[in-house]
Amino acid sequence: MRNQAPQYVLHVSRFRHYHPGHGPTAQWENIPTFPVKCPVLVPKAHTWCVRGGGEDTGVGKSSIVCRFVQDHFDHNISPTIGASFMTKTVPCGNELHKFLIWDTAGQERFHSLAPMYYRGSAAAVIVYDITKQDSFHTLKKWVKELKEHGPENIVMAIAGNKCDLSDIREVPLKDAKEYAESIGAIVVETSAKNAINIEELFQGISRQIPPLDSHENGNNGAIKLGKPTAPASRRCC
Ligand SMILES: Nc1nc2c(ncn2[C@@H]2O[C@H](COP(=O)(O)OP(=O)(O)OP(=O)(O)O)[C@@H](O)[C@H]2O)c(=O)[nH]1
Repeated sequence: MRNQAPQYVLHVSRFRHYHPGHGPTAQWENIPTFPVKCPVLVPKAHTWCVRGGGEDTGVGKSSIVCRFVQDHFDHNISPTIGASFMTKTVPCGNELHKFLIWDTAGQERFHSLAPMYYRGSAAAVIVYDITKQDSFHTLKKWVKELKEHGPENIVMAIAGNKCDLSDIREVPLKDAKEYAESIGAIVVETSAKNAINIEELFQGISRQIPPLDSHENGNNGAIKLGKPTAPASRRCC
């Protein structure tokens, strides 16, 4: 039986580290090397990879993360099992923003795990495939779930991925924009394959997430570690 079209969600937390008076390059070495709020790092030995059967194509969540974090695209990327975790720190004005990204599996059998990941998240990227109308319908179900069960002020961003295939598009950009406006979400069409609008997507999120409280950021650059918020399961990228 074919699984429901994968559709879901990259959960984004962010660590903000202030170094006023220094340029981004000078600040780079001061980046904390461990995550805050999601300090569950998966030992490599627990990583496992599964080759996709070719039937369940995916909307491109993992590909978006791989493009953002590693500037890499893999045509033969494997379906996500459970969730995978990656981080990336980017300069943003006078600050460094560290993204802690949970990439959750789109397959229906992993649906029940999703709350563990979005509960502690500052933002969610909900991905659909512009060539698959079904994936846009499924996206709306995820928005509903996030509104009902997600954090109160979670920033939502909608990514219409595979815009390099716009000649076979099924979802007009206008529909996505109207829907995003109705729920107050960011919307952008992306191509992980051709590196279109991936940086812009995460920059947009970064601008919308409110500053952390000073006590969350620690004093004098000290870092407060949070409790683990999600189980550890990961696949190769
Ligand atoms: N043409 C095109 N193909 C893409 C793009 N992004 C991803 N793909 C392809 O779409 C397929 C699925 O990509 P994934 O990144 O694994 O999708 P996913 O949503 O993470 O899938 P699950 O892990 O099963 O939830 C792969 O064959 C990718 O190569 C894109 O921007 N353009």
